[in-house]
Amino acid sequence: MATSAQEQQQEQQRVDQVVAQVKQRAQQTDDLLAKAHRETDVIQKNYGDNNSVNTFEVDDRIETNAELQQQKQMVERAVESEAILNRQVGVLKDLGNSPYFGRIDIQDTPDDAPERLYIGTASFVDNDQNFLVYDWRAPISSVYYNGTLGKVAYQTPAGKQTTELTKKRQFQIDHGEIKNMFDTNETVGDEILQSVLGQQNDAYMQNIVATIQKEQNDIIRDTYSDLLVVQGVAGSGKTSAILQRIAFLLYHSRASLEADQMVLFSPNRLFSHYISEVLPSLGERNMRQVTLAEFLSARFQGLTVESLFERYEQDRQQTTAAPALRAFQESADFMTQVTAYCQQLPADQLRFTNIMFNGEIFFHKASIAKIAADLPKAMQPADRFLAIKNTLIKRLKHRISDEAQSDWVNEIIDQLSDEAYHDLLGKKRRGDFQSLDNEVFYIGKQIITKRLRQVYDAIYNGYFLDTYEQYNDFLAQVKRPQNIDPTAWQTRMQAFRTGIEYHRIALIDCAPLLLLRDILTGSGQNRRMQYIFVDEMQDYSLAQLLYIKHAFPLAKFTLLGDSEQALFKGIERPQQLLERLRDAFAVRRANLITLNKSYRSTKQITNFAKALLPDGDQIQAFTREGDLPKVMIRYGHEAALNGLLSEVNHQLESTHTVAVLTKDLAESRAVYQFLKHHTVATLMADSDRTMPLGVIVMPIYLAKGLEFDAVIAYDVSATNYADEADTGILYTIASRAMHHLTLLSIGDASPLITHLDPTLFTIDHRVRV
Ligand SMILES: Nc1ncnc2c1ncn2[C@@H]1O[C@H](COP(=O)(O)OP(=O)(O)OP(=O)(O)O)[C@@H](O)[C@H]1O
Repeated sequence: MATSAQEQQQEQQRVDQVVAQVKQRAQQTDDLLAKAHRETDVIQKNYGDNNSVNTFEVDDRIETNAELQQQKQMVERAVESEAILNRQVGVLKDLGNSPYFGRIDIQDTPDDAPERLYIGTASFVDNDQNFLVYDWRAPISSVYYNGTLGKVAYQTPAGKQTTELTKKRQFQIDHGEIKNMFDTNETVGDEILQSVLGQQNDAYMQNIVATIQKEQNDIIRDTYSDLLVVQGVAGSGKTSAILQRIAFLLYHSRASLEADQMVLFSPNRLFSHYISEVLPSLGERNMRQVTLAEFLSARFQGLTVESLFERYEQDRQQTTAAPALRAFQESADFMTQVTAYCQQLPADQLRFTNIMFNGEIFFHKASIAKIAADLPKAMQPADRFLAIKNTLIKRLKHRISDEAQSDWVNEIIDQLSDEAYHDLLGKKRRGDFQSLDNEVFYIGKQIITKRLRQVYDAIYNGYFLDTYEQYNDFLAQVKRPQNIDPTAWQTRMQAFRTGIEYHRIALIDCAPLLLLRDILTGSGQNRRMQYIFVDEMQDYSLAQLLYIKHAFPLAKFTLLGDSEQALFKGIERPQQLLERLRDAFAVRRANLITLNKSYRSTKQITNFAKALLPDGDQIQAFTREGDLPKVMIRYGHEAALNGLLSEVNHQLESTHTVAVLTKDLAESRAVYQFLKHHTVATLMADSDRTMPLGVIVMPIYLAKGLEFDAVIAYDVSATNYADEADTGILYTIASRAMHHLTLLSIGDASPLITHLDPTLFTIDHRVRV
């Protein structure tokens, strides 16, 4: 509802007053920052000077070390306080530009005076401690997002409160000026959202705090669930919701939660870059981000881990992929079998390997097996492993003591320089020993310990267990479902062994193998992480999700995805998915939220994309108008590529980035080879972290989670998209477009498109000549 000119004038006056105060505070903070910066410089310079003191004399060095530690801590503290001030300056700068976006008028009881609260990206308190702006995450601010006028409730640390909401007003303020102002009874009215969505560009994702929708708000403010599952259609704000949720949780649990105790599993590195500005724009530090490939590679050092994309490419070439086999290995049952196998594995079936030193056996696997066999049978696997480790370390120490007195060691000691001798003494002083023999013995042990460091590390890291052989044993005894025949299973096992020989591991083996290794060795779990977020969860197998759960046992999980965008597997109903996950995760407090409204694309693009899906009816388009998607049909490759070029040029007239999305890498390469001779084009790779301007070409799996002003889907022909199996891919491509969507077909278009209602798109058809 529009507001009167007089009201707007009054509101503008208030904006002016607040902005003036914010600017004054910004100036003070700037001064503080400059002062802090000078201090950091002095401390750092001091540290540098001390760091280069003469450390020739050993005693000096010890003192210098302690002093340096202290100096280092001072530097760290100074840098940290400077960083805090820096963040404050950033926040105040943003508030100076746009101090708030919402206002709510509330009245707790008829006898109370009505209150007028303004809501912005951060709180601002004047010198008399009056809140001129409330942080969007404050308990009372939830009323802005959740409530329609009338009686409303909100959660506070002290429990549920109620109040009467008498007015809800939205603002768009830029450079301290109100551009738009509406009163609304809706959650957050469409007018402002229209305007925000119309302006979006695609270089970085923006924060959405001014226009969070009710269901999104439920995701953001859920502090109750151990497992929160979000099924949201393409462009419904799942990723946005995660990021604002992280900002909310950081605010909510300020004292007990740090940004680095949250991990977001993101679909690719480009995506990580794309979302990297959202949290800083809210004055928060970014959480950790990792792709599944990075997470697994870090845990399989020395092996090349197959990536999801490699597997996708491979699957597309092999028509003989064995879905039953995959379904089995990716299931919760498979992981349960791993756990059961490890729990009951008798000591004599543990697969040990020799510990080597300089090409010779240092500890023989038979002697390690003997240690294991002598331990009590009822020991838990991890305890047993620890006991073996401790025994080996004890034996290593014996060997070190024995060796320390040998002649060759004594000869080395005789030839040591004074400095080398002092180095080996470390913190000990000469007078600390009862006799010279004792001192020499000590030095001898130090020499051997250094030499045998590699053996110690091998024991410490548990390398004496051959986890690959063990996993192979597990595979050999696993209970398979009826539909997997023994030959297929033998071939699969052989593929695993050959992979290991060549230092490669297939994605399908990663989660179960890691679980097996972690259980048997009692390692691999991180108890510091409090929240794990998995975006695009439809591309994860249940086995992978369960392993991630195992790796972060104390974390709460938020899993977000869209089963319609599954590039790798079939579609699953949300409720069914939740039940499956709840059972597998064994959590008490699970919650499912579904998002059906799509904000990314124009109404025309969303309507086209949803029509591709057999059950797309539930998807609602946001009312933002644009052109109908265009299907370009060209016969022959040359005509198609020329058509592509003219379309690219046409789109570039009105936008900075045009994405040409293909089904796989081979197509992307071919398109790029052509385009690069005619325009500024970039072929995106798995390793890319930033997105250039101009034309970018990439296979769809690299564009997961991203969005572009203009998208051209390359070759949507009947040959390339023959049947329903490709629906998810086509839908994902179409739903990346915000404003313009073109679908180029070489030859007749796919039946997935020709079966659609013809009013949903236009056709540009050049007939065969
Ligand atoms: N409440 C909102 N206010 C403003 N913009 C919004 C809102 N919700 C979503 N958007 C915008 O819609 C677009 C899609 O959001 P987002 O990428 O979070 O969706 P998604 O569900 O993760 O999509 P996908 O599954 O297709 O990758 C983004 O540009 C986002 O900024």
